[in-house]
Amino acid sequence: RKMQEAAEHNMKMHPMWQGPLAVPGGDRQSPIDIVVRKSVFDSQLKPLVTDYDPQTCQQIWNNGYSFLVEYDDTSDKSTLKGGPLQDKFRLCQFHFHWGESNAWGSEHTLDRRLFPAELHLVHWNSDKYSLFEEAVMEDNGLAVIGVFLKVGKRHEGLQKLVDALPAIRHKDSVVEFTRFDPACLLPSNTDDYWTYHGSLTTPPLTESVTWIVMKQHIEVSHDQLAVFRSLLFTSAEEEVQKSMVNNFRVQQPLCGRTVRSSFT
Ligand SMILES: CC#CCNS(=O)(=O)c1cc(S(N)(=O)=O)ccc1C(=O)O
Ligand SMILES: [Zn+2]
Repeated sequence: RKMQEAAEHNMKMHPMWQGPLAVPGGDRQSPIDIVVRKSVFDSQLKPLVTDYDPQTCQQIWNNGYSFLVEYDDTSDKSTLKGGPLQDKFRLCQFHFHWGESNAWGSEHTLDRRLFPAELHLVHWNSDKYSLFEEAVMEDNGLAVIGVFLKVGKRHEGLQKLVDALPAIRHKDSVVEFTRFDPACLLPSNTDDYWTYHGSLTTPPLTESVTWIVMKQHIEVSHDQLAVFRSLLFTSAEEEVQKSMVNNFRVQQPLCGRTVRSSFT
């Protein structure tokens, strides 16, 4: 009930979350609940091939919904291919979604199970398009890897990112952030995943995403997640400061889509 109230509160409070509950006529919206026993094994699905160059990491900023770590995507230096994908995709940013408590926060769910947070690595199809802005409008334009976070042992690789967050507490703050290898945030097993065709979970909610949701989660410590919650939705000038928490969209109807699995 508390999660529902938190999500409803967000609908009211933040323009972003007041965005359409579902895009009118949208029949492939995200996130969704992944009903594990209804996912269909597809032996044609290949292992993911990520090739990330930490030198392409540029900055970290608070965009008023989440914090984004942005990469130089002007050449094919940090790429994703394989898995369900026919083309090569360029990493442009990664970000997270989380709750005010460890009881909820993820966007996707597994058999309705909520996780405290979810990582999204956003890539665009550089074989077919020359800019992110073009790709984001096309149905094979984007590929987003989703990784569930659980609270447990401290994630050593994440700490460099956590240490940068106090500098971007307020909306629209940005700091230089370099030499961060996003591969350190992937689980050890990236061969097992679910994949389905969906959308961005934030405006413009365009139905251009091939979602690749990892079966294996990563662990972060309670204290690391608490620093996420110290961020603010609001800019420094605003008199009322609002904690950046519960920045997730509620699950959307499957509308007959099939979720495929790369594993049995
Ligand atoms: C035009 C346009 C756009 C959306 N940008 S994004 O794809 O990087 C993105 C994607 C997602 S998600 N949750 O769909 O991966 C969330 C947030 C963002 C963002 O810019 O803030
Ligand atoms: Zn996201």
